Amino acid sequence: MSLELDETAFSKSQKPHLAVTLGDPAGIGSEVVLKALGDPMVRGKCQMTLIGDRALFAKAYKHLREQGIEGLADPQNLSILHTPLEGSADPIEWGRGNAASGAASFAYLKTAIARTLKGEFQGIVTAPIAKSLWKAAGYDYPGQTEVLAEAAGAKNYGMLFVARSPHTHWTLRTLLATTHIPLRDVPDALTPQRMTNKLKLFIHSLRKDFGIATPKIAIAGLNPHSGEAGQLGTEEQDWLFPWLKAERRNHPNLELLGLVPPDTLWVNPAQAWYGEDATTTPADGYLALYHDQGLIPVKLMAFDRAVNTTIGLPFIRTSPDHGTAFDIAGQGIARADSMKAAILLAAELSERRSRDEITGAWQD
Ligand SMILES: NC(=O)C1=CN([C@@H]2O[C@H](COP(=O)(O)OP(=O)(O)OC[C@H]3O[C@@H](n4cnc5c(N)ncnc54)[C@H](O)[C@@H]3O)[C@@H](O)[C@H]2O)C=CC1
Ligand SMILES: NCC(=O)COP(=O)(O)O
Repeated sequence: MSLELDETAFSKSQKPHLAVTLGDPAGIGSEVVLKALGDPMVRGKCQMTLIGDRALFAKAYKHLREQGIEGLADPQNLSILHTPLEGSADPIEWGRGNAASGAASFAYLKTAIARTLKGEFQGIVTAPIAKSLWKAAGYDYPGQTEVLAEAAGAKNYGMLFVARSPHTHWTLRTLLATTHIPLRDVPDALTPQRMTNKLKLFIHSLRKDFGIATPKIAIAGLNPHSGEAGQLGTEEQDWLFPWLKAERRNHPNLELLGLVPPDTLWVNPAQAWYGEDATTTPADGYLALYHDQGLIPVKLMAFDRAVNTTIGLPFIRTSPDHGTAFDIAGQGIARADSMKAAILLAAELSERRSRDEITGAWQD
């Protein structure tokens, strides 16, 4: 059921202002940003300020135009918050990320966050960075999500992937209970407290960001067949099933499915995605227990259009689902659909949040 919005309280002419970061300058960030902003429909939804080195955007534009790529936004006509590359002895070349490109991508993100916290932007759309190059530059974070959460003082935050099916317009929403940690550390990182925090965050986001008052959420098991009564792993029997039972008592009006065996969890959403007959209605949200459990199905169905959203922040943050793609950087063949979807989702979520703040419907 969708929440009612007071349309009169929010002027449709108030377009959200978003910061769009360049990401790692050796990657495909500049290409997907210039391609996305070349789409008048995307430009029409929000105001945007690019955060990066002006010369790098200009270089990317010239290089792509020389290859005959049409439909790019011309950086001369864009608002750019020039964030120069400082003290870089190494020149930055497409496809050859290094410590300098890592440091630059970190600086773009920090600038975007500082300006957003001051109220200049309602949200941030980030082009991809390379985590290993942040480390090479001396910044030890698992990803952009953690930097955003730390700077914003967010304690309960999460990595949510959102993708709308081009076949049926159904929306797949997948929250990861754990993210960038080694697979061997996953069982220890999963605790009842972490699961409760993620579930609470998911319910809040489904209600407030997506207008679903009584969401149905499906939760994956950890082991094959969700443990097969303890024969294939004991976490389900030991604490995951008791945890879920307690959560059902805490949320008696919500449908919490699970623990669904991880191999079959994705059959129903795939049917909804491709418009095939299904025996049950799909869930509004899927809670996956670790990175690849959630992202392999998301990327199989929606690599060209899924959006990575950080929920639990005081502002909106979205990003395309792909990485820096150093292997194709500078070749003009990067698809910008996921970046477009990230900008459109950020605009949609920002508008909803502004409207709800005015009407008092948004509460953290
Ligand atoms: N949001 C972010 O900042 C993310 C950053 N990464 C970072 O990206 C780096 C590379 O990671 P990979 O695992 O190789 O993933 P990747 O997404 O960069 O590349 C995987 C494959 O998909 C292709 N690809 C990616 N984006 C594409 C696009 N827009 N159009 C056409 N083809 C595309 C690449 O050419 C490559 O073959 C890593 O350092 C990782 O940390 C990865 C995922 C997200
Ligand atoms: N696999 C998703 C990903 O790498 C996104 O990381 P982040 O930089 O958005 O934290």
